Amino acid sequence: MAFVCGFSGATRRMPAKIGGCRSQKTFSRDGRRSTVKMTNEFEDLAAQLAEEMGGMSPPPEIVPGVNGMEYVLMNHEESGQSARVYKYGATVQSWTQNKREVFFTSKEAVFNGKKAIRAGIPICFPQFGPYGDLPAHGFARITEWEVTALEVLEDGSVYTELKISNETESDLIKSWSGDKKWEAVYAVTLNAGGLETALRVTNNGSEPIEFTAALHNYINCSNIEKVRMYGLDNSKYMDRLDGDKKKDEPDDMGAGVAITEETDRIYTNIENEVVVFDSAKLHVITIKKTPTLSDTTLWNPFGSDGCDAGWKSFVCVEPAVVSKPAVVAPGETWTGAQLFALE
Ligand SMILES: O=P(O)(O)OC[C@H]1O[C@@H](O)[C@H](O)[C@@H](O)[C@@H]1O
Repeated sequence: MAFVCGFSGATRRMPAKIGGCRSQKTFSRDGRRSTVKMTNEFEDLAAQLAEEMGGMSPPPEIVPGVNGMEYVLMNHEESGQSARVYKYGATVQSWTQNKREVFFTSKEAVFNGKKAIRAGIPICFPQFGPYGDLPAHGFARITEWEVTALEVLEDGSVYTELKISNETESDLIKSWSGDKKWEAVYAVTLNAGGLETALRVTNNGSEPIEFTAALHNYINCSNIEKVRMYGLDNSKYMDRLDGDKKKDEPDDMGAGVAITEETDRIYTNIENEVVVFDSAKLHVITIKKTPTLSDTTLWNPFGSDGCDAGWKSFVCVEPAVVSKPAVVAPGETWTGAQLFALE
């Protein structure tokens, strides 16, 4: 059965063997599957062919990263994009387009398989922030995910899929799951439009499952003072620094929302895309999202006590489902996806 990606609509094909093994790949040819033993000669020929065809992307591969922690390396040749997805937390740590990095990696980031990696896109699931009994932001970002697909799709998109479920070895998962049967799949795609990440939560049990979640994007910026967010005005937000009081974000008259002090907000019912404009880097970063992620959080600690020393260099803009938790009925799948484009 062909699987259709969230935004791109591309179908899956050409699965490559999981596990970083380069010696054997499966290709779909004339509708048939054949397993080919990859020799060096074959690889050379394939590389030459790809070059002649104008940059066909290689399948993603698993490689060792910081402290030997494994990540998936993805390259989309035509558009000059590259991404790194750590298996720990399914954390998209880096995304570059023509060598321009979009995400922040903290100098204080810890790569030890115990603490969330403060970089890129940690996943907050099944709990955003402190709203529940789990540690802040839940267990997804502090769990080793299983890689379940490394593929080049029919339309040339480069695709990685990772999974956790109620069966994943983890005390936190065991305690949250109880009798719940569920799986969470995270799909990361690079295509001509940019980077897409989609969290899909399937309820395989007999009772509804409720959760909150966010894609905790750490966006790299030249200096927080040079950054403006567009698409958040004329809306309401919960001010997390003022007892979650509901407040109005007025019309910004085209000036965008600036960060001039410690800011921690959950904008509710943001339907449109949010644009982050960095006037020093001249980066225009557009984040589109599915309506299932109806909230958008905006966070910068602005030098507050104990915060990351690199606070001037990031802003967090996070598509989220928090103000009204998601509920997934038995047998159903909930999908929350975002699409990043860099201009
Ligand atoms: O756990 P991290 O990566 O340091 O992020 C913490 C922050 O995450 C943000 O999403 C929250 O809005 C903040 O309240 C919180 O402080």
